Parts: sequence; structure tokens; C-alpha cells
Amino acid sequence: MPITPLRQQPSWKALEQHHREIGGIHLRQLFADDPLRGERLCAQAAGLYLDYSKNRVTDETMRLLCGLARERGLEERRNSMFRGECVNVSEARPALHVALRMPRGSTLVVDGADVVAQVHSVLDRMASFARGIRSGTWTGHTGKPIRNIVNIGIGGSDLGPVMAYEALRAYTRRDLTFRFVSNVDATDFVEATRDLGPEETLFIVASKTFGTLETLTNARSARDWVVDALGSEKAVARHFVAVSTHARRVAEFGIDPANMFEFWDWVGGRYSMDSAIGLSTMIAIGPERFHEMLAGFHAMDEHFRTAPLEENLPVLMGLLVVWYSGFFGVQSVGVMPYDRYLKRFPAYLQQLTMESNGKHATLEGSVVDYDTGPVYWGEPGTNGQHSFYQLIHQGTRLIPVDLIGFGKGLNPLGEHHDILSSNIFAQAQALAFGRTEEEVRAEGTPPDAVPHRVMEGNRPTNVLLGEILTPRLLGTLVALYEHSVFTQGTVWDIDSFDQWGVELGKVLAVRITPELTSQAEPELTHDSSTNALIRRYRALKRQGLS
Ligand SMILES: O=P(O)(O)OC[C@H]1O[C@H](O)[C@H](O)[C@@H](O)[C@@H]1O
Repeated sequence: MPITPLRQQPSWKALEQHHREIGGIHLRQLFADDPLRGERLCAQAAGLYLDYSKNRVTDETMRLLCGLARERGLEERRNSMFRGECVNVSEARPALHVALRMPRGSTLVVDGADVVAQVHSVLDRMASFARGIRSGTWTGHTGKPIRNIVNIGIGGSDLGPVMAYEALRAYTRRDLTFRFVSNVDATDFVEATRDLGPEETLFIVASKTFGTLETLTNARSARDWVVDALGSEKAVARHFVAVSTHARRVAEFGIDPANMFEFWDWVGGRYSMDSAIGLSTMIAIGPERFHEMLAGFHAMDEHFRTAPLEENLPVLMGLLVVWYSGFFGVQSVGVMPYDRYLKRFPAYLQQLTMESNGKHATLEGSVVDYDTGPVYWGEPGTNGQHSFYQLIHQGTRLIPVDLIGFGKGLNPLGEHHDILSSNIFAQAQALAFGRTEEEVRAEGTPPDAVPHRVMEGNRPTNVLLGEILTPRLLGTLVALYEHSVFTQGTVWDIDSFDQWGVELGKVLAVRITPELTSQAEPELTHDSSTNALIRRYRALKRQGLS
């Protein structure tokens, strides 16, 4: 059902007016006027504490934003997602990642089938396989236990598994080696397998469609690598398993469907790290901890599903992005985890946020006349502070930042963790309050240097705190961002679950590949730039730059 265009929505108009009134007020002022602001503008759920007081908002802003969410039907759309209705409109299917973490025994019937029962039946098969690998009872073709696990996949079939492996490194079996091959660049495969023995290596070919060129190319190279070394096609059965929705293609590739772990069309690639796509994670941390991670996801799902919008962490975070993007012209959002184990979290979030909300068409098919998803990026703190934070502090662009920290580190060592954490609070403080000209002068700064040292401040941050990074808290954190993305997409009236924009490049690459590999000089029918580049490439292949 078409909804009112966003900019004609009464609450959007009210926000425009409100922005004219308060958009220029400095955070210094907002804090000075309201001594309890830092205690009040915060929310907590499922082990995560969110301080959003250092945002350029007032209570009225939050009231209007929640009103906007209601007017846009966020609650109905959320309920519809949880019921398994077709919220992925352009692909005519549900987006039911929340079913992947519903507890055993609960039910959700979609099209006559209980999807929760299906989910747990696959989780059980994964658990027994993971136990087989971890205990050494699953052996390779020559009878040796598996010691190396290589996940081959790309996009959602890679970023989640890599991120989770790195994030949960403290909980992983150190006697097993995990590698991740994603890029079709041969370097990925060659470097990942260089020091591995084929007899002890298992490949997990992870692909929702089992049609992705990069993954199938890498999987074929892996099969050759195993078969050449072990001298028999039969080795494939002990050294390859698949994770996919597409049993026929898996069988055609030569992997026994008995060695396939299933998931379903209603799990989007970038929402799949808690499905069978997480098989490498489960082998690394064990089935019990994998279930703890699922419980963490579920706790945030329940919070998102039931908490009032005004106290709902993903809703608040999503609406703040809408506020900055819609009224401050913000183009990018930084996410800086102050925990090295989360070093791949920003990369993971890039797919989740940008593939979900980088859209220009509304659900109904008209072109939006407002900005949708911003660019997400980030690096672990404190490294970023010694690199690009300069621009966040004193550059000409406004970049809201999420700073993520923990009360305890996983590797206690002297004062390290307190020093690390003090940087979170210091950065949020410096970004919000800056340093005025008077303050700089009062420090005895030479007049010429004053403009360079003034820090405007008024730069927004969210601070997210948890106790310690556990599998459970990782699940909670990922679900928080998933639902924040959903909140944003709902307000913008776009489909956060499709990704049509990635298709054209794939089609063109398939057309160009034979032109690069053929021995004869092919007739080129592209634009003049593409033709020239292909000719130059072919010349470089033959003789280098002349
Ligand atoms: O899991 P697969 O089917 O191999 O897909 C892998 C990835 O490729 C696609 O191009 C999409 O952009 C991603 O959303 C997806 O995660």
C-alpha cells in the first residue's frame, strides 16, 4: 500500500521546522541548560548501554523522530517482518533472519511450514558436524583428522564468518587453523593455502545461490588442489562441505548433498552469519557458544519487537541516522570499536548498512527526493585517532560516530584497558565540546596559531558500552545494527533486503572475460574507454608498458 511521500509527511515537516529552530544549538549549550542530560538521554537493553546524549537533539527532537517512525508504520512493518510476511517487496519474499535465532520449541509457521523447527534441525546437523571436526572423528580422505578449515565465500557468505571469527578469537580452538578465501584474485586462495596440508584441510563452500562466480572459481581451484594432492576425486567427499540454499547446484559441483547445510531464501546474504553460513564460526567456538551467540541476537530481537520506540536502542540509533542524513546533510557515519577483536566489524557493517540502504527507489517504485543510506566506515580505536580522526574533529564535514567499548578487556594487562577506554570518553568529549577560541588563547597560544587550534566541537557521537565481548554480546550488537538498518529503511520507504545494484557489474564482467582470455584479438563493441582499457590490458599481458 503506497504511503505518503516522506517529505510530505506531517512529522517530517515538523522536523524541518524543528531543525531550523534547534539545528544550530551547540552541544555545550544543550549540556549547560540541562545538567542531567547525560543521565537521561541513554537507554539500555540486552547487556548494551547506549549514551546518545552527545547528539544534536533535544527531547522534542526525539519525540518528533519517534512520531515520524510511527507515521511511517515502523511498528506494523516490524511486526510484519517478525510474522514472516513479504517485507522484501522487490524480491517478493520474507526477511526472516529473526527466525534463525528463535529458541528451540518456539514456532513460526510460514507457508504451512514451521521455520523454527527447520532452523533447529540444521543447527543440530551443524553441531554434530562441528563436534566431529573438533574431536577429530571426522577425518580426511587419508584418515587424518582435519586441522585446517577454509571458508570459501564472498559478501554475506564471507564478511559475517570472518568478522565473527576475529571477534570471537578469544573463544576459538587455537589448535585449528581458520582461513577465509573470498576474492577471485588468486592471491587470496594461494596465500590462504600456502602452508596448509591438503590431507588435513576442509573447505566450506559457502554460497546462498551457489552461482557466485568468485566463489565457484575459488571452489574449483580448491577441488583441484585437493584432488591433485590426494590423487583421487573421492577425496572431495571428505574435504568439502557446502552451505547453500541450492541443493542441485551443490550436487552438480560434486559435493554430496549429505554434506550440505541448508538455509533458505528468506535469509538475506548480509543477514546470514547466524544461519548455516556460520558453520566455520560454530567449528571455531563450538556449538554451545554458537547457541549463546544466537541467544544474544534473540535478546535484541525481543527488545526491538517489544520495547516502546522511545526506549528502543535500534530505533533510537536508526532515527538519529535519519535525522542527520535528512536535516544536516550528513553523508557518512563512522563506527569505531575500541576492541581489537572487532577489527572486521566496520567491514561487516559496510555490507549490512550500505547494501541494505543504498537505494534510490521507494517500495512502490518512485525515485526518492531525499538522501537514503549514508556511507559507513571505521577502524578500531585508538588507531583511527592517530590517522583520520583529525578530519572528524576539525574537518568541514559533519560525521556522526558510534564509539563501542567494554568494561573489561579479554586480555587483562596492566593499565591497557583503562587507557584504551579513557580514549572513548575523551574522544566523545572532545568531539562534542571542542575547544573555544577563548580557551585556546587562555592557554597562552601565540595569536597566529589560535585558528589552527580551535576545535569547533558540536560533533555527535553515540557511545555503546557492554561488559565484555562474549559470543552473546556479539550477537546482540549485530542484531542492534540490523534493526537500526531496518528502522532507517522503513522511514525512507526502501527495500532494505534486495541488492539489485550489484547485478549489472557482474553481467558486464562475464561479457568482458572472454575478451581478455581469447588468443585472437576480439572485436570490441564497448564504449571507447572500455575498448581502450581492454586493448591496453591485452598489450600489458603480452609485453608490459611500451
Ligand atoms: O552467498 P552468495 O549467493 O554466493 O552471494 C554472495 C554475495 O554476492 C552478491 O553479489 C550480493 O551482493 C551479496 O549480498 C551476497 O552476499
